[in-house]
Amino acid sequence: MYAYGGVTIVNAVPAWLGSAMAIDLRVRVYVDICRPTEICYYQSKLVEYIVKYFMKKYNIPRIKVYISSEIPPSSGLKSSSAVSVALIRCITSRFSIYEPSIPRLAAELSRLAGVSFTGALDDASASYYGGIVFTDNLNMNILKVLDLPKEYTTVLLFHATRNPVDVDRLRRCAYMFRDIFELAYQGEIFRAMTMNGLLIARLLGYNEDIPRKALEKGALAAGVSGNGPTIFAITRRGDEGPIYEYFSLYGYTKVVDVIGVGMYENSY
Ligand SMILES: Nc1ncnc2c1ncn2[C@@H]1O[C@H](COP(=O)(O)OP(=O)(O)O)[C@@H](O)[C@H]1O
Ligand SMILES: O=C(O)C1=C[C@@H](OP(=O)(O)O)[C@@H](O)[C@H](O)C1
Repeated sequence: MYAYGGVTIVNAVPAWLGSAMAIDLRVRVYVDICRPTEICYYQSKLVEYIVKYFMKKYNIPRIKVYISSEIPPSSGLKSSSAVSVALIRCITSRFSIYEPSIPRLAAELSRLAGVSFTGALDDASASYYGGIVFTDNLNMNILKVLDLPKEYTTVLLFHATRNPVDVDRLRRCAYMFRDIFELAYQGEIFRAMTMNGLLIARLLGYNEDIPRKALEKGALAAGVSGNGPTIFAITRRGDEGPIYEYFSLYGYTKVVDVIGVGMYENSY
């Protein structure tokens, strides 16, 4: 089963209101039943937590999990949400378990496993539905899912390791992130994305000059995704050249398509 990574429109850590956009970085998960004598290990505590949840609640047998991921972990590109969503989809389909909301369950288990601050329902929903999503992570509510025009693409700069996340510092600025969320919700996606991305860069200590310069070079939006460190820019498809060249001065750079609503459902 596939799930997708994403970039951030509004980081949910400060105000619990989040928005994310799915991109074509894939996590593929496959599960199989462990033979009685076989030792099955789990790739991370997130994976172990999810498997044990299903063993306890639905009495499924011990399973081994195969993961192939294009999303670097702890990069701000939603690796944990994509792993959770793909794994839950895989287990529920393999063992015919009815789960009313895979993104909500993914978010709850990610929070309980200690890999996210709010559960990151925004990221899990983008990973599951594709497109652009808006969520209230405090009340575990998916507010809106929008399709997005295929004319846009993302340019990603993988350039650093993650700085410590000062949650208190972010939460003291909740009022600004609420305004940015409102802006995005009204449809000003790229402006909100940039305001969020530059503010997060400032608050978490990442380079602000790189996304600013990308904007000068014609990016429609730019900033830090999630809690960093990945810097991203949005351009029209075909216009990514100057940003790609500029980002390449600082590290490994990749152009990745955006994912529309429904594309997830068609892919296996
Ligand atoms: N390929 C993978 N296999 C297993 N677990 C993974 C994988 N990628 C990510 N994870 C889990 O997700 C965690 C990273 O989550 P997080 O810090 O939220 O990063 P991101 O910003 O990419 O979502 C890892 O510590 C691990 O528990
Ligand atoms: O831990 C969390 O609750 C969140 C982490 C951030 O994403 P990353 O995990 O990609 O940094 C953020 O963008 C998201 O809205 C909520």
